[in-house]
Amino acid sequence: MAETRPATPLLDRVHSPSDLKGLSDRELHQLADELRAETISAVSVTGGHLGAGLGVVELTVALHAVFDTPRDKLIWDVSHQCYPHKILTGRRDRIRTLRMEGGLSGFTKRSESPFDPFGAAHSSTSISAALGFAMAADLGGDPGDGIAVIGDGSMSAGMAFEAMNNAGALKKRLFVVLNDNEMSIAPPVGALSSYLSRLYAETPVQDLKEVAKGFVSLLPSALQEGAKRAKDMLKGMAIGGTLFEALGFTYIGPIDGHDLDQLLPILRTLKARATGPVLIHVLTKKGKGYGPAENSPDRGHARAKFDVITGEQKKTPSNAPSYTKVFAESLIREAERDDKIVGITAAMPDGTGLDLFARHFPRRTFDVGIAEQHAVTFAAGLAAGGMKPFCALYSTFLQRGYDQVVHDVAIQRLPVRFAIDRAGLVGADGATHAGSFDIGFLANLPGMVVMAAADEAELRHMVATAVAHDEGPIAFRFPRGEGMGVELPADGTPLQIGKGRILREGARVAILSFGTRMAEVLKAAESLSARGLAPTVADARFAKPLDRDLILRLCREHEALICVEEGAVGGFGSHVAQLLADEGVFDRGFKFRSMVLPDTFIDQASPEAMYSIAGMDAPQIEAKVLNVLGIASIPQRA
Ligand SMILES: Cc1ncc(C[n+]2csc(CCOP(=O)(O)OP(=O)(O)O)c2C)c(N)n1
Ligand SMILES: CC(=O)[C@@H](O)[C@H](O)COP(=O)(O)O
Ligand SMILES: [Mg+2]
Repeated sequence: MAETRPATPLLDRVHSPSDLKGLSDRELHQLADELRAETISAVSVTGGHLGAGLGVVELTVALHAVFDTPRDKLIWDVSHQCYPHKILTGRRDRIRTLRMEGGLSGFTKRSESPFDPFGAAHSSTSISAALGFAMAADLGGDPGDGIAVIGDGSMSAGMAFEAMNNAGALKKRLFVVLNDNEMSIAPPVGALSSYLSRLYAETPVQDLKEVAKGFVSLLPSALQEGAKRAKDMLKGMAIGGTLFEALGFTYIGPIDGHDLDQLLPILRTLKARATGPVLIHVLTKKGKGYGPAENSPDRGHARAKFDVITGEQKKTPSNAPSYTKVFAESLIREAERDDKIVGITAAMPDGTGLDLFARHFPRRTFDVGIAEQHAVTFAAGLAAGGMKPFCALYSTFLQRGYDQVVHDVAIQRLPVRFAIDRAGLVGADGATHAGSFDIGFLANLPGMVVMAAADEAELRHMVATAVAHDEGPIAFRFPRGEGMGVELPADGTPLQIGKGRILREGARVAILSFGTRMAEVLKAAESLSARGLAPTVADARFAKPLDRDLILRLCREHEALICVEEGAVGGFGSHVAQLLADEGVFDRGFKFRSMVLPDTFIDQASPEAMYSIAGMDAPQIEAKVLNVLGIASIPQRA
């Protein structure tokens, strides 16, 4: 069905936030309605993060109408809610390319627009960055205010509190808008969430007269009526926020974040008057104004392309279960036999499959909120206490917990099991979410076992291997998306630690794959075999410890060895190269190549396109085989 574009007469006149300055408050209301309709329409054709953006439409209009962006630095935390902001900041003409190859990023990005002063996609960085901008302005750098917009889920992470602690001490003018929609991706968890709920459920704890005092006279006469309303409201509203005040912030709120009649005068007042750090607590609804989003359990957090009228998503049917599901089901089976197994997620129960685990074992599932560092050390504590913790994290978010992996897990040789989802290139989320580095940053740790599944059956065995491995930490990685459709064993069988396997015996060249590039390796091998050059194909299974016997045998029996992995340089291939160097294999002129992700951040595209860009699809593996053997080309056999 062809997309029907909403009528947006006012939005059509807005090409930059400066165009908002000439609009009346009444027109800003209309603009917000049109912006919401345009956001829904755009995401219906691109897919992407819908609910968060719909929840901040009025806030986006108000912030751009009141502040002087891009001079003032508006920083969206995570930035999955930035689509309305992109529409207002000169990118409307490309909004229907969101998250596509060559199109707009789904997140804020410095290289995309001066209105994106700071890139984001991982949570809870906005207050630190805004404070940095504020201090830079104070020290003679770029002038302008620092404004962070951060969600209630992201506010619970340690970094947000580290930043507030610092901001409160520096006492510089800084605006933090806490966008409280009582949602993370899943319903929010933790004591901070309960605290925020109490803030607007309980009686006022402090009066805002000081903030309200005198601000009417500061505003241009045309705005004074709205300002008077805000003053009355400020005096009467429930206010509190002792936690934020203890951290040195002036707390304003809670405010209805969909009511421009409140937002505009309060922001105008604060812009005119604030001298130190201010926290503006706004209440919003994720998915606001679009029924199918508002009424769905995740409030429309992320959507495939959809029909605007019905909200029905246009998903391509899957042929195989996702790796995530196979992981979750494998862990459930293991946990039925072993009551020491527990699962930990950092605010991603659905994404990691731990929502399924939780249905079977609610007391053995822990959603710790957006707190990857804590998740790792919490798992270390559980392991030290005799449990078998499976810390299920996306590769990219595990980066947050690296010191904890080293200091709390590896050095103490604690048997924490890391289930690393979204390993390798992930597609539409782009470079910020690529799981490129975990092989490198885990395999260099003494005592760490690092596995990668070649297919979903292997993943099942690796879960069993991790359950059985009590001697120290162990990690297994698997990608986003569906498996290869191979037959799944009912139960996993523990693998022998540090042992790979040969899948195809061939000659001259051996390809040693680590992870799910195996499918492309096998395609390349098939094609080469059809032309009379059958390579040996082996599955390394382990990057740490390496299967030395297998690797050295492959070197003895072939002219060349090619390693393939879905990770950056410094990972599996580098460890193999180190082994070959140490063993003197290169001294006798042995040919070796390592196919890794290129030394660049790859922008969003489909995962297949990203791997082609990375030079890691079947034709490029084939070409590498010919190249290493010094063969220009071989014809197809008749
Ligand atoms: C460090 C990190 N961990 C996990 C995520 C995945 N993630 C993206 S958005 C989100 C929920 C954020 O909730 P909130 O800040 O309240 O924003 P909302 O979606 O409700 O607007 C999570 C967990 C992330 N982006 N960064
Ligand atoms: C913004 C964010 O970090 C998440 O919403 C992420 O986009 C989820 O990715 P998956 O779709 O792979 O679960
Ligand atoms: Mg939220």
